[in-house]
Formats: sequence, structure tokens, C-alpha cells
Amino acid sequence: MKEFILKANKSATSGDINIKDLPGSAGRLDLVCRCVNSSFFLSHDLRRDTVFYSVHYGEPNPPIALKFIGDELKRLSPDERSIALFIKKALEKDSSKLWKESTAGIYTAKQEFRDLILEKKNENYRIFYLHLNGKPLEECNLKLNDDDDEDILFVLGDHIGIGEDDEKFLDELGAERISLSPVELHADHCIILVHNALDKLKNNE
Ligand SMILES: C[S@@+](CC[C@H](N)C(=O)[O-])C[C@H]1O[C@@H](n2cnc3c(N)ncnc32)[C@H](O)[C@@H]1O
Repeated sequence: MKEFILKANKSATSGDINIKDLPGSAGRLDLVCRCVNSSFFLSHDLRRDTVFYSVHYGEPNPPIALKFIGDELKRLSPDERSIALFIKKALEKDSSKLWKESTAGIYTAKQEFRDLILEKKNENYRIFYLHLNGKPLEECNLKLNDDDDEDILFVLGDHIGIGEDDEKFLDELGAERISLSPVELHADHCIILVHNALDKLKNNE
């Protein structure tokens, strides 16, 4: 399984969202929507082998985690507005520690960024932190055989990043830092580059 987790420092944590103001009052929800697009959308298809999480720390009820499961998504289209409407619906649900499905393949829970990462570590996922200064993904000896893919989690930040404390947490957990470019990129573009690198590695197996 290929999974991404985004720390969305300012993104809204209730369904009381103005869809016409995703970057402002919704706390950069435009960025979350673009990451959903990059995680899943191919030309006329979806990446069914991908899971995307965003953990929101904006007002009024942080944290709220969203989970999108590629294999279960239905009726989602690639434009930001459509994705934002699905997110709004998910955020309207009462949240508890347990994942609750809002619409097909989209779940919410009251979960912390670090706890989700710890859960993946305990499930033996290999954890990568996307960072300007890291080693290239191509040098990480990934196992990408069709019948036995390695479980991988990619952690990334929004426009603010993940912050020093969470970086330290990832270092202590043994997360590997990988760089995708010598220049700083948008989070959604990083997801596209990761998919592209993995697609190429897989085709060269
Ligand atoms: C717009 S950048 C964040 C910039 C923010 N000022 C910071 O200091 O982290 C969004 C996220 O994309 C990822 N990222 C950006 N450029 C990258 C690169 N060249 N290689 C790998 N990941 C990158 C990082 O995870 C980063 O947190």
C-alpha cells in the first residue's frame, strides 16, 4: 500500500466552510483538495492502491483527520470545488477516535497526526518524510513487486511545513528523509513526483 499523510496546520475542523473561500477562512483547504487530486486522479482512472490522510489543526475543533481510500472512492471528480464539497460533508459529521465513513471511501476521526504515523510504524510501514534536504527516492531500494509491494507512508507538510517538534518525532521514529527536487515545491506537486518515481521504478523492475 502507498499512503500519504499531510499535516494541514490551519485547515477547518468543522463543516461550516465557505466553499468560495477555501484558501482564506477554510484555512488553505484548497491545498488539501489539490493533494487529494494529486493522490488519486489519473486520466480517466483513479489510483486504487493509494490512501491519503490529511490531519487538520484549524478552528474550531482540532485535530480532525480525514482518510481517503482509493479503492473505495466513488463519484469524486478532480476539480477543487467538488473535492471541497465532499470534505465539507465529512467535516459535518460528529467525530470520535473511531473512523466514520461520510461518503464512499471518505472517513473522518478525531485523531492526531503523530498517532496515525505511530500506527503505521507499528504496522511495519516504511516511513519517508518528504524534505528539501534528503536522499533521492530512487536510492531507497524500494520493493515494488506486484504481488508483494512494500507498505510505504510518505509524510509531508502544507505551506507551513510540519514544525520542528514533529520533525524530531519523525527522526526518533527512524523516518527516512527523501528529497524530490533541489527546490522547494508545493505539497500536491510532491505527491505527483512520488507517484511518478514509483511508477517508473515499478515499470523497470
Ligand atoms: C510548500 S512546502 C513547505 C514549506 C515550509 N515553509 C517548510 O518549511 O516546510 C510543503 C511540503 O512539501 C514537501 N516538500 C517541498 N519541497 C520538497 C522537496 N524538494 N523535496 C521533498 N519534499 C518537499 C515538504 O514535506 C514540505 O513540508
